[in-house]
Amino acid sequence: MTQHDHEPQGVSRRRLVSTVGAAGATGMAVGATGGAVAQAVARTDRKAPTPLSSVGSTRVPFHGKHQAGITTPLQAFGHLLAFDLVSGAGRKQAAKLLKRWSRTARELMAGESTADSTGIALDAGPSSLSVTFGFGRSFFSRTGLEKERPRELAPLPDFSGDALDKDLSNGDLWVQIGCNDGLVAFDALREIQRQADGTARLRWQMNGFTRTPGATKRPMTMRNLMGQVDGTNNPKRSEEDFDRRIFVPSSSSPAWMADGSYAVVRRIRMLLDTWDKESLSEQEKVIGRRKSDGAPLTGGTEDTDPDLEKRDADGSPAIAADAHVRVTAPATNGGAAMLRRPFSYHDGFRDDGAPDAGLLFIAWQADPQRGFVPVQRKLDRGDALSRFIRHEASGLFAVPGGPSKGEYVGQRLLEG
Ligand SMILES: C=CC1=C(C)c2cc3[nH]c(cc4nc(cc5[nH]c(cc1n2)c(C)c5CCC(=O)O)C(CCC(=O)O)=C4C)c(C)c3C=C
Ligand SMILES: [Fe+2]
Repeated sequence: MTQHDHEPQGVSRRRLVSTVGAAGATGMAVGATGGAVAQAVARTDRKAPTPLSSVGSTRVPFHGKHQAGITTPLQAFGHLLAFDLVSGAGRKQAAKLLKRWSRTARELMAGESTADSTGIALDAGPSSLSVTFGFGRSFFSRTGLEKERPRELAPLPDFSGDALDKDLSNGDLWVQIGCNDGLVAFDALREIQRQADGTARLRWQMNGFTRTPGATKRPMTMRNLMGQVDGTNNPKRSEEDFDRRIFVPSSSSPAWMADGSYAVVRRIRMLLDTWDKESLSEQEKVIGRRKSDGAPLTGGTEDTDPDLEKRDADGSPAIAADAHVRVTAPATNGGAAMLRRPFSYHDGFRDDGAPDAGLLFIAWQADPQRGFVPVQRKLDRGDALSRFIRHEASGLFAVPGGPSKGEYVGQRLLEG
């Protein structure tokens, strides 16, 4: 999905009318206050204010071939949640939960208020909210659905550089929330978490962020907390093999994963105190690209392909043998590719004063054994970046295709 796939809409009347509905449903603004809200609607409608920007009114479709939140342009705020089914909850309870979650996601993404609305998001439009649902390996044994478990959900191998916290890894169910407004994002998070009550318990939560849309003078690839331009060489939707690399084919096995994708989630802490002490040229050598504009060290602009054959006057490779872009390039990995759609995170400072900050790395692919795994194996053996990062949590989730109208996410698995 490109920016053009979004549907900027007029904000005022529909949103305000649904706001009144929300007030009524939650019992917040009935009677005299309800009348005041209705008058405010009428007044605001007459004036037809011009929105400051289309950020609030931009809507991401819930229904479609693929779930939202995969090719949706990255939003400013992200929440990642993993849940485990409580003891006694099985397939039937999971189906009910996915049905509830899907209805809520559809309503909130459309900018409508829900029956359970708390009013947190009252004045804002959907702000490109997307809610994406996935299933972890353990879900299938908990629900007696082992026969439907895709082979692609085989546990990720152990990597020598891993320092994984098991409590912050994996989980039965995974939810990714993305939104360009922090309050709308929290509203969705809160509703999802409340609706799980009695069926699934929160296992872990991670909160991330990136750039606010419109913060730069022109549309640009985002920067991570090391200051690098990050995302340049992602597969592009216009490329002929994009769908084949990122999405499970429509005629796949198991059939319920048709048009779905697999998400590898890694919480990667950046050792920023160490990184920030390196000189600019050392930092650029580590990646193989310029920090200022993301252009490869072999010249050109951000969009120029790195020339991995080029040598400096002294005969050494212009992009170092262990530079991150060389080690990860599809050309050096038998074509292995993934769509990286990460959020940055900052969870305060550690006891030693170092920032507890880094990347919530999320990689999408049709098959993690042909995407993330071979590339991470290679990074584990010799990536200049590994001195500056720690993989602290990991998850792998099967994300089914998008629901059609009247369907809930995962219905083909849970009722198939
Ligand atoms: C296993 C896959 C990858 C992990 C883990 C990973 C971590 C990681 N990467 C950066 C910063 C950058 N990565 C860049 C490129 C890049 N990274 C991967 C894969 C992993 N990165 C790939 C496949 C690529 C593209 C390679 C190519 O085709 O050229 C870049 C360069 C700009 C870009 O193309 O995005 C940066 C910068 C960090 C900070 C990080 C862990 C914290
Ligand atoms: Fe990378």
